[in-house]
Amino acid sequence: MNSYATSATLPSSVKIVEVGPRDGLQNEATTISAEVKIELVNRLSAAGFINIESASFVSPKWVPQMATSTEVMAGIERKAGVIYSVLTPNMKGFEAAIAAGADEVVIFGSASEAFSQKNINCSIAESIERFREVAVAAKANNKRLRGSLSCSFGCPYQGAVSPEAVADVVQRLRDLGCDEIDIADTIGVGTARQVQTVMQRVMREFPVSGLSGHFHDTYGQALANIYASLEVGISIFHSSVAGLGGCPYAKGATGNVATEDVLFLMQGLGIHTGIDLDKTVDAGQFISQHLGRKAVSRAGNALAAKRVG
Ligand SMILES: CC(C)(COP(=O)([O-])OP(=O)([O-])OC[C@H]1O[C@@H](n2cnc3c(N)ncnc32)[C@H](O)[C@@H]1OP(=O)([O-])[O-])[C@@H](O)C(=O)NCCC(=O)NCCSC(=O)C[C@@](C)(O)CC(=O)[O-]
Repeated sequence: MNSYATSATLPSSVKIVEVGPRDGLQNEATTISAEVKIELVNRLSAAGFINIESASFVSPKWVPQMATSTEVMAGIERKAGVIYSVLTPNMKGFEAAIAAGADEVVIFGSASEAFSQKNINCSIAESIERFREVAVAAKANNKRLRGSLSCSFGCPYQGAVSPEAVADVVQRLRDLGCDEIDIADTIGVGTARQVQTVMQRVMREFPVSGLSGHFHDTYGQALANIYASLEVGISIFHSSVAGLGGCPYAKGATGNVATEDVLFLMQGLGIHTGIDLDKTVDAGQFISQHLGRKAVSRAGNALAAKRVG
């Protein structure tokens, strides 16, 4: 029997985690000033996002664009109720995150051994040991802890990744005490039925309410994958304003799904996000102007064009 859910009840509301200032900008070749990053984060909080991935405390030699993370975190206007998240691969990153006043730290692992080596220079098992210290410190400092799991639907170096491999690392992240776990399609190769299979497998290891879908749009499947995830009960999604993004260690992968497109989808489905689409379009146009190119958001560009008349 076909297990694809065609008439599922969709969640009535979702949380959209805006990852543009971090995942979106980390791969940009042109250096973006801290001031521009700060204004982007402030525009996003003004648009109603309650969780913004704002910076990354990684080695500046590995990801130069994130070298201004301390300045960015110091410069943003903190809006009450907003969770400002940052990436922390190890204790050095964690200490910088605490000093910068991050609300949530993100440990980021991989379901693929090959990608783990390329991205964070260690095996999956070694990464879990590094994260253990960060997890303990996060709890001791009353910080939220999120786990991000790259290559959950395919790897640029080893190809296929099995749902069991994803579930295995989800269990390990759960055991570290993660509050949320992102199931990430780093290179955007997942398709709807596969997404449902993986999500349904990992739900056996972690509460569905804490699982998120982090989809890149390389093959144009991200919105379909979000819909497929909604059908199996996922209610947290990551996206980047203007479709910014790409991973420095996943060549050819394009940006995250565009936030404006996700909001347009949710609006059409009658699913509450609490986010102002017009202000998000403005934020997308703002950062695209600074990058000197058109936003990679169909809905964002259509809505911006409509205003011009
Ligand atoms: C993990 C490391 C640090 C290991 O890097 P390493 O070279 O193995 O580590 P090391 O401990 O030997 O340190 C080497 C140097 O880095 C410094 N260092 C060490 N740690 C830090 C730190 N936290 N902050 C600043 N500096 C640091 C350290 O002090 C030393 O400096 P040196 O003595 O040579 O001058 C490195 O591999 C790294 O930074 N990688 C960056 C990975 C990254 O940011 N990738 C992109 C984000 S993941 C992603 O985008 C996927 C995601 C999350 O969006 C989901 C998806 O879509 O898949």
